[in-house]
Amino acid sequence: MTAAVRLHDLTVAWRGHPAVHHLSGSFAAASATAIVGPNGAGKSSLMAVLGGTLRRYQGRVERDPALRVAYLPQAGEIDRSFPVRVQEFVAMGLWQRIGCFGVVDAAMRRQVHEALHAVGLEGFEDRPIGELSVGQMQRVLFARLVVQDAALILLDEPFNALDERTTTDLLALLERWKAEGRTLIAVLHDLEQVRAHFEHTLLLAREKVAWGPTAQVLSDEHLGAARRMAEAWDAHAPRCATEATP
Ligand SMILES: Nc1ncnc2c1ncn2[C@@H]1O[C@H](COP(=O)(O)OP(=O)(O)OP(=O)(O)O)[C@@H](O)[C@H]1O
Repeated sequence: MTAAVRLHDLTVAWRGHPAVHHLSGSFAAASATAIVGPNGAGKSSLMAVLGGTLRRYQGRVERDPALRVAYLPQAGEIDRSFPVRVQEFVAMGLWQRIGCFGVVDAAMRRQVHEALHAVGLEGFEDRPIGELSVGQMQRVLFARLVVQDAALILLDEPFNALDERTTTDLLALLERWKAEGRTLIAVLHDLEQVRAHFEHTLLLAREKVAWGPTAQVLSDEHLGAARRMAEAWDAHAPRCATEATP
């Protein structure tokens, strides 16, 4: 297996308490991995490390520095209050090509238009993002991922609070990315979605419970172990030398 990202003894700690503890393993290239686990299991902390927004950790994250990465954090972390229209927001995914003069040429505008078409939002180009529904905004965020054209795509709870139609449409896009050979890593809570769309799963409960083929990882035994670890950890979590700062 070729690895897109390898973790070597990764520990992320907040106020001395580990959120991710001594995690080692590999995310296979050109494959889809789901990260699942109870609330507070460290899933978002791990994603922030993979996405490069959380840089204080112990251990090593190994990946090709040239690998283009796109990271979609949880919806709650995205500020929608600034006055920007949908097409400008999606064009931000092109920032590496736009450069410091901020020039969006005709080819880029076409790319933005095609991305909005791919997520079912044609005609929304001039709408301010602050006026969109939660589902429309998530489609816009996926359109921005489309134009980013990344080899590694990180999604933190991408289908949270979305209706079935929106989820189905965005899952179709995810399938397209898989067919294009991109590496996907997504935090999910819906185990049926995981079984249907992700061949690999990392089950996390601060520590790794299991990591491998989805059908093997999502056994009753492993899910029970993750629940028990989650119930036990707060009172007994050992202090850890590393402190995370975003
Ligand atoms: N910015 C922060 N400051 C302090 N502690 C944090 C911060 N972010 C996360 N934590 C702590 O780290 C632990 C793991 O949180 P994290 O958000 O990574 O878990 P999660 O598995 O994504 O949870 P959920 O499913 O609820 O989103 C929790 O105990 C949380 O309180």
